[in-house]
Amino acid sequence: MVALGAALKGGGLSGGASVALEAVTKRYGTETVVAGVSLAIPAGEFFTLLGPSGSGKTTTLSMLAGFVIPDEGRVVMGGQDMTQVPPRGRGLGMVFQNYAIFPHLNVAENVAFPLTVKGAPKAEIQARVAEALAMVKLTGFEARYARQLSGGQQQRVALARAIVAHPRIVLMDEPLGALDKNLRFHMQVEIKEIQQRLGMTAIYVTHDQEEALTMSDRIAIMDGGRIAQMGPPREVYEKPDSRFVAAFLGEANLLDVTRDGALVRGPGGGAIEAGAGQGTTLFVRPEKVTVSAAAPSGGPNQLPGQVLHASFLGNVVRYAVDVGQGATVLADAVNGPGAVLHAPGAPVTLHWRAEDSRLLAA
Ligand SMILES: Nc1ncnc2c1ncn2[C@@H]1O[C@H](COP(=O)(O)OP(=O)(O)OP(=O)(O)O)[C@@H](O)[C@H]1O
Repeated sequence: MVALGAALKGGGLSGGASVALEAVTKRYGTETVVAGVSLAIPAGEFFTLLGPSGSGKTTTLSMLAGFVIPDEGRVVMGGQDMTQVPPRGRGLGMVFQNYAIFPHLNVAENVAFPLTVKGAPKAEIQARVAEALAMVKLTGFEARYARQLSGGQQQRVALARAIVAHPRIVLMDEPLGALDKNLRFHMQVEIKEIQQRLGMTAIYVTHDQEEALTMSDRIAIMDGGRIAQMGPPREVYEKPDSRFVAAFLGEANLLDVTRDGALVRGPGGGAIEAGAGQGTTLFVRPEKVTVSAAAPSGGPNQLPGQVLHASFLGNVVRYAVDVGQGATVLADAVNGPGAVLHAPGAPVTLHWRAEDSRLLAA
């Protein structure tokens, strides 16, 4: 029996490596599916590519993996040009949906696979497999086969296989796609914990905005093969630069406003003071809008309206308020102590702070 410390010597907890894409483009026929994408991910960051179906997330990740070679641009890892290096030479951990665990190998053999193909010593393989299975909480499942595991357990085996060799970079494409909500949440926490413990750089693909917001240090929102916006979760959620990003990340009120010199006016003609930006679309999140039964006091950012619907969501009541001129504003009120319910038809006044809103151009 070799001590774990000795067996892991050399690999150890290796930390992450930086990753960069430099003006990377990929075309299929006449279609450009990734259009001049550049990004720089520091070592140890949890970075997420988020976007609708067909926006180019998987193609971007595949170029990082080496499954797809870009037509233009460079892929750089740990400062080295990897653009032409085949997947195996990149030393990455990967969890791809179509890269399922092998049915003819048991759990231990599946997890051992990346080390076996490298010809690692048996003692090291045993120690590392035990360690990886402990991390995904599957100790005791070594002899089982895929058919004897739940979907969540299979995905944890795939995760253990991705981290067993302590890669500096791990790529994950919708790794929790097949799971139900509870298990998904549990696995999100687990993946993040393992990533932090090993210090790996993680690049994660999802189309689930909540998942991206909870797990990531930074998010790149993709649209039509380009990065629409990139930044920490809170920044992209609260300070979207475009209608697309505002609407893609959760609920957003996007109101047409008019500009009259320095003065901006909302649907009812009321004065608007927006936090930042230029343009004629006012952005404000429903949870930043308060609903009151009092009449407008004449200050800015107040819109009189009439409740259309009040949807009881348990912890929150979501109001849809008709503010005239065909415009509806959503407002989320926390169902806290003494919360008052405004019934459909009730006249209300909506209000928000200037710093919680933005003017968007497109
Ligand atoms: N091998 C291929 N040949 C031709 N077109 C492709 C190929 N792979 C991807 N595409 C096209 O490239 C575009 C981007 O696909 P990609 O899989 O990168 O998107 P995605 O954002 O990951 O979408 P999803 O969330 O649905 O997986 C799509 O229009 C897709 O049809």
